[in-house]
Amino acid sequence: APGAPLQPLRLPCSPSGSPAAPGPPLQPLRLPSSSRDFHLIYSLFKTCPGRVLCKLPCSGEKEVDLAVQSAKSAFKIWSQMSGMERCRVMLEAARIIREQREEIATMETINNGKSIFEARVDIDISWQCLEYYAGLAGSLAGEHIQLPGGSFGYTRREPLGVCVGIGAWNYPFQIACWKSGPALACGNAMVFKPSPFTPISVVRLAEIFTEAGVPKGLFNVVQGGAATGQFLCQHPDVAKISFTGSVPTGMKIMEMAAKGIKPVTLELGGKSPLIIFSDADLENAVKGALMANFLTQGEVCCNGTRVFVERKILDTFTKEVVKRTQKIKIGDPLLEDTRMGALINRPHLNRVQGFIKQAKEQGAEVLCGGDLYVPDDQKLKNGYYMRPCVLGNCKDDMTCVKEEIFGPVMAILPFDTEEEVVERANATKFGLAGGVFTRDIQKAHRVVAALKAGMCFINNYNVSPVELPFGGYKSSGFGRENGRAAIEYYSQLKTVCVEMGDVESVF
Ligand SMILES: NC(=O)C1=CN([C@@H]2O[C@H](COP(=O)(O)OP(=O)(O)OC[C@H]3O[C@@H](n4cnc5c(N)ncnc54)[C@H](O)[C@@H]3O)[C@@H](O)[C@H]2O)C=CC1
Ligand SMILES: C[N+](C)(C)CCCC(=O)O
Repeated sequence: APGAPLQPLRLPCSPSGSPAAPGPPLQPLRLPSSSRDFHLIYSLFKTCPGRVLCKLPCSGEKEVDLAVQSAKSAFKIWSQMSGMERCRVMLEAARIIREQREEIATMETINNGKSIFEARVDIDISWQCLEYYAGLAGSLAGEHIQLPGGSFGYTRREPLGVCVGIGAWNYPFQIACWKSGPALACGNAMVFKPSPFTPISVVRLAEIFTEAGVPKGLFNVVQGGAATGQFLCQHPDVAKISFTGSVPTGMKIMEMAAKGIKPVTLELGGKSPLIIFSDADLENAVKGALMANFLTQGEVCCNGTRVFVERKILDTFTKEVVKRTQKIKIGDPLLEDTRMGALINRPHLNRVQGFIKQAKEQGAEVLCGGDLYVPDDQKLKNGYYMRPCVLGNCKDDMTCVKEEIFGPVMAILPFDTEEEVVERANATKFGLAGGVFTRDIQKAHRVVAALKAGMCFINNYNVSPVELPFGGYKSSGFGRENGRAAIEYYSQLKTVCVEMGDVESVF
């Protein structure tokens, strides 16, 4: 009922995989697997945001095994199809997503809390990803290598088998497409586990793949937290793990993969630098800084949260950034003009607020935001909203500058020279992204070449064309998603050596 205390999405097991506190008995599985169910969930959300949308039992060892076995059967069929045949099915999946963009974006907004405006962009990136890899599927090829005496060798690019995808909660649908796109194009099957905080939209993706014509079981979804993830990673029939999430979990995944000699892709956290030189186009630099910090309530791994500003323009830049940040429309994410929705859950909101409190204690100045936002709409008053925050007077050794906050908190740091800023920008355990704003093209390329980060932007930030590889250096992980590069991580190379003469034996 309106006004009742809001609850986070309740799942029968906690995100860490430990059993849930005793509560009402679990409901039978009620996945939002058809449009009809979807509308039911939607209407619940509209009247009571923050309330339970559905209850999903965690997949245990048995369900994980069933999912892997069914993916294995589908793999036999899919991997034997030609690239062009796979291309057609994937194009159909992309077409369905494009056609149902509005419905899926709405579902994603409900799933995650991000604005519908942004969710639409996520869905566009998702179908573009499938379309891109559909295109590549038909052109996957090996090499032909001439050897002496007419002998020759050739290489075949072969799929790995059943791949596992484990996703974070910030881009649920998009992460699933970034993983399944290249995986399926290469002829693999995939079992995907979304974050227990955002379990819904990936189920729709599985339905779409089926509607598009993939063999049944080729893309399976299992639900749950750490325990379910572990069953997946330790399953002997799983050939590869692609993980998006935090550094501590990434380490555990790598350990499990090591025990089974399984390749892994790790897309982990970041604390990326954005460098604004005084010769930059100020209007674009300010827009870039906002793009680098406030998409999806700041819950973006590659955000440029350390904004280094050349001292000459510090005041002008800061004033403008603060002015624009204060204008960001926060509130009901389903409203057309909302640009910042709700954070993922109460504990995360508290954590973000904790970082801001600590920043103040350590001497940073809150230039705007950082407090809770209470929408006028009574039904939303207990939602997990906060005002986007800009911190001034920051120093490199402050916690807010060193640790990933994963919320709408920008730290502004002045600098004086190029050499100094490059050194400070690289002084982090992370290396996911980095950006530079300047009109000097030599300086722009020199600085990005010196940045120890996998994804660098010049005069923009957080755009994500699917054609470009994405992934981290250092503790931000390894392996790449998007672009041709991802093919390397979802296929293996077989070399065939062909003798055209006689065997010259040494014996
Ligand atoms: N580099 C990238 O592309 C991205 C990185 N991230 C990072 O993810 C973090 C936030 O996402 P969270 O969902 O909170 O991360 P998380 O690491 O807590 O969870 C990620 C996924 O791993 C699963 N998981 C947890 N413990 C596991 C275990 N022991 N074995 C197998 N699976 C397990 C979770 O259920 C979830 O599906 C941030 O640090 C952020 O930087 C988020 C999005 C993109
Ligand atoms: C789409 N983009 C570039 C804003 C973010 C993608 C990485 C992530 O999943 O956090």
